[in-house]
Amino acid sequence: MTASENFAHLGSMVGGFMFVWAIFRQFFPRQLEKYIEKHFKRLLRVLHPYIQISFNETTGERLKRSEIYTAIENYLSSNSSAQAKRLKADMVKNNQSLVLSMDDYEEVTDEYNGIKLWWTSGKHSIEGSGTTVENRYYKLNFHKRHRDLIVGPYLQHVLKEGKAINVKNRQRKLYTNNGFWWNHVVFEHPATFRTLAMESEKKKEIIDDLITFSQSEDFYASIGRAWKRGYLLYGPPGTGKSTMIAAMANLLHYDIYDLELTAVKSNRDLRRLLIETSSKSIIVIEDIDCSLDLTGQRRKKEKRGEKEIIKPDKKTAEEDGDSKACSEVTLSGLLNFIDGLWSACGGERLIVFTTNYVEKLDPALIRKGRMDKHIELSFCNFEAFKVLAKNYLKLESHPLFPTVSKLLEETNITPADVAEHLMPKTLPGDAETSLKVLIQALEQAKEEQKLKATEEYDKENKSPDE
Ligand SMILES: Nc1ncnc2c1ncn2[C@@H]1O[C@H](COP(=O)(O)OP(=O)(O)OP(=O)(O)O)[C@@H](O)[C@H]1O
Ligand SMILES: [Mg+2]
Repeated sequence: MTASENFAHLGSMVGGFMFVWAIFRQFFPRQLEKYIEKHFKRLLRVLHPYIQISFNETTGERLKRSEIYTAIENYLSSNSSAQAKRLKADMVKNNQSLVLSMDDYEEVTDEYNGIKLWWTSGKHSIEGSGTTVENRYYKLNFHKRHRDLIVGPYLQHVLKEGKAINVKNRQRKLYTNNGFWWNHVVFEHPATFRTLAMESEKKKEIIDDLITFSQSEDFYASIGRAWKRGYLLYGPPGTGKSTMIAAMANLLHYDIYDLELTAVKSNRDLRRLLIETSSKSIIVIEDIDCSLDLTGQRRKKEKRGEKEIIKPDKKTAEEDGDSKACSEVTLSGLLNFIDGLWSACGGERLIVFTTNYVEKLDPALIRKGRMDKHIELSFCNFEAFKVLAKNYLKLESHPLFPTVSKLLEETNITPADVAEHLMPKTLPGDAETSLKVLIQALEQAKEEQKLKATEEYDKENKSPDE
């Protein structure tokens, strides 16, 4: 007999007692009736010391799917696939992966702090919106002595774990703004930190930072800070800034909001867009130095001795014939968005700015607390090359590696350029040919850089007469 059958058996016994008592109680004097009832309840508690909580699939008049039911379904999925004999299979992530959950009238056990609990599933019919619909439910049974622990911490644990599984299983989205509306497409970038060409120590530091952030909800609450973190990624074009953002989103299972600031007309629109972003997301502003004339606006104001920037010098910008001038988003608007809005809404969010020219940015924008972590992505060194060689050529080592290593020390070449040279020109690719092509490109780049340096040196050291 399963635990649920035991509970049902005890339940029907109790029901029988209640029925008999309802008939006989009228024949007893009032005092005696009270006495019997008190002891009868005590007996019931001894006979059936279990508590049952039901969680229905749909709730309310509109029969909306209950969030807690979904969380429990997710939470029980791993237990179910190991214990239940009858399972239901469902497709998630755009029909790309399979999730198993227990079928109706199945039972699984769970353990929490050494306490055993029983989850059962079932269904019944309910009336709603003029029709009869089938409503599934989960029932949780546990000993009454654990009531506080189960109703409090255990159920919170189930909810949290269930929601985390849901986040992992969901189809993630890449949002882009069209004016002040977000449009989205499915986000399926394959970049991961494993395939990102970068020194392993630096990579580990970033991964640890991200994971610590994602697990620090309670810490942020305890120190009274909004649960957000700012990253500034800077470096020359083609060094992997955008690729790293995709790897971050894949690591944490976050959505991406790619905010095109030049398409935002005003600070008010910016606010509206940001309020619409959901938690567990990365808000990205690429090429922040080009997005708006933020630095220029500030300098102009500063020259006039004003402390705060309230509006951009629109006229001057228009005179410049700059299309960006149509946007009235100001540096202060942007700073308010980073500080103000995020302090108001609790969700888990990263904001990432990228730039090719970190020195152009206003220090106020990138100070700690706004952009907490500054990450430089630089030219390809040998360690980064080894990651690319493994990705593209499936090579851990090769007799040509020392030549590549020496040339990389003498030449500035981006990982994007290295990757392009390692790309097989025919299929199946030949690793040695790719390495030779890369060496040739490195030698050529070295010569060009040497020539340029000589020219610059000559220009700087020209005598005034010349
Ligand atoms: N560090 C890297 N690791 C792996 N691949 C890289 C790396 N850097 C560049 N690449 C490759 O080069 C391409 C361009 O890189 P990416 O778009 O990330 O550069 P970026 O730094 O964002 O450039 P930009 O400043 O022009 O936006 C990527 O699609 C990727 O294939
Ligand atoms: Mg980029």
